[in-house]
Amino acid sequence: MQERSVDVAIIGAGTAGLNAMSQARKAGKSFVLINGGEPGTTCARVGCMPSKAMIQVAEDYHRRTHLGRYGIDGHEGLSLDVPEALEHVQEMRDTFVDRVLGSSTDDMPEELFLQDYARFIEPTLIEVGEQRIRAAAVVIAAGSRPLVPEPWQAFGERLLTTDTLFELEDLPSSIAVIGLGTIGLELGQSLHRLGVAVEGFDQLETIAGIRDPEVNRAAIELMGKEFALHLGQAATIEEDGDGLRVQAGEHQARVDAVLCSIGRVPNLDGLGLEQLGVPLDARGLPAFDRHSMQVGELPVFIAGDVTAERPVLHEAGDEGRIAGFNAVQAASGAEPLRFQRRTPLFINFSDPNICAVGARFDALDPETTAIGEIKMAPVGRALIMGRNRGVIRVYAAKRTGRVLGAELIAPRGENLAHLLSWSIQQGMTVEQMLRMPFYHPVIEEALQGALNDLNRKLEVERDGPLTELALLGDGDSGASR
Ligand SMILES: Cc1cc2nc3c(=O)[nH]c(=O)nc-3n(C[C@H](O)[C@H](O)[C@H](O)COP(=O)(O)OP(=O)(O)OC[C@H]3O[C@@H](n4cnc5c(N)ncnc54)[C@H](O)[C@@H]3O)c2cc1C
Ligand SMILES: NC(=O)c1ccc[n+]([C@@H]2O[C@H](COP(=O)([O-])OP(=O)(O)OC[C@H]3O[C@@H](n4cnc5c(N)ncnc54)[C@H](O)[C@@H]3O)[C@@H](O)[C@H]2O)c1
Repeated sequence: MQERSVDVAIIGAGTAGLNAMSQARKAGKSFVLINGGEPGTTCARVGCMPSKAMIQVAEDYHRRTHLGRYGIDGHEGLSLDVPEALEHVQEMRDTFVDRVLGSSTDDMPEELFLQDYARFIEPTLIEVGEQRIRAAAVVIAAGSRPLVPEPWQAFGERLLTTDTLFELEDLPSSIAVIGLGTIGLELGQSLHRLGVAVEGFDQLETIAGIRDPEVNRAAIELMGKEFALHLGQAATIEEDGDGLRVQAGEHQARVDAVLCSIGRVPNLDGLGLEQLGVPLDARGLPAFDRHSMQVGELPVFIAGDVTAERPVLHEAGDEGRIAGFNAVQAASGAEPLRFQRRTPLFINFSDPNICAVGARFDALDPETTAIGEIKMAPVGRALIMGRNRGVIRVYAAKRTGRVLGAELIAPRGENLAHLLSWSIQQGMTVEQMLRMPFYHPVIEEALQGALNDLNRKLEVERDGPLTELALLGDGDSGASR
């Protein structure tokens, strides 16, 4: 068997792996990129981008249901050509995949880009097809895939996942969405808005991974107005003629197809991680340092969805950069460096958006935490937009006023969540946030309302007579303010 040596071997050409590769390339190290499965990244091929393209079409079409209120005639006559809409989603996806490939692997020589599955023989020896790669350092960035219980695989094409949904030329008339986490909620709502009869199922009493009970209540109420949600019972599937019968507790539904969105499994099997010689947890994952991405003391680094820690794109990118940088360090005989991580930020692109930022509700100490809240109903701009639904909840340390986290369901929540995460990462207090400019009338005034409510509940020493405005200091001309 042929064996060759490189400085860095990267397993997986997704977002994490490509970012790791950039680090090796920048440092002038020799490397190989190894990718089993389709290249083009999960995000562009079957993840973020096609799902957001589908959500956009669904949201635009759904908007017709509001138009009558403004006296816009003819909205009842609007119709959707589903095959054409799906073709558009596929075209968008192809554009994003081409962009990724064009800027990464398209022009890579065959000896640098190996298109096959990799397997560890030793911590620094990898087998790929008929060859072995001896690497001074290795990055594992093998991603994840949809979880489908084995018995459900027998349902064939009627059992859809995000790997197959965006390939369809037409949509089924009815569908059961099993699993109402991020994927199930985003796509369940979109499919409903595209005209499919949708029933949603989750074994939990929460949806979209929400932890704050008030936000969960609002989300269930809002989403439940669009399609039926059956919560609190695991769903099972049986054959029913040409269709499928889904059962959860007492409820049964006969549907043409099922979207299985019950989570994703890290691609750990087949990697031969037992050859690393370090303990593996129940999932088969070795312990690693989330600031250096190093596995134990080995010259092996791990990044992206394969860790299942923060399975979102910008974190996969960061982890790939850290792992790649430290693989270069290890290959140069230097110690790995530890990097700060960003404030956690999760956005579910359902309408309204559901977002979580910073510390989660279930990790808060009720004794020392204050919670500010605003319901979207009276918020001026939201009312004008016809989207005054939802609730924002912001958490802060009672005695210091430092903002800790937030959870919300709100229109343009994606933007509010960014403001919050940037402020939390800056270590800002409620008062400091309230001293930032808020224009009128904007959705950000809802956040201002939640912060005002929170401010009233704090036990902090007040810095000046006006919450919203700091006093001018000695020698401060105020010219820049
Ligand atoms: C439907 C959906 C929607 C999403 N929407 C969003 C969103 O809106 N925003 C967001 O931030 N995130 C979103 N995500 C999550 C985001 O797509 C992922 O966090 C990100 O793509 C993970 O990148 P990665 O590099 O870890 O994995 P991947 O891109 O999956 O790359 C891993 C690669 O490794 C390969 N591989 C596996 N095993 C081996 C092996 N043994 N040898 C060699 N190669 C191997 C795989 O084939 C794959 O090509 C979404 C995900 C899905 C599924
Ligand atoms: N907007 C985004 O950032 C975005 C969008 C899509 C996906 N993603 C990423 O993809 C990952 C995977 O998403 P996901 O939605 O597949 O997983 P998830 O873990 O978020 O949700 C899975 C849900 O399925 C439920 N479930 C499991 N088995 C069940 C059964 N038999 N019957 C009923 N319910 C069952 C679980 O209770 C859970 O609520 C997410 O963690 C997320 O990071 C992100």
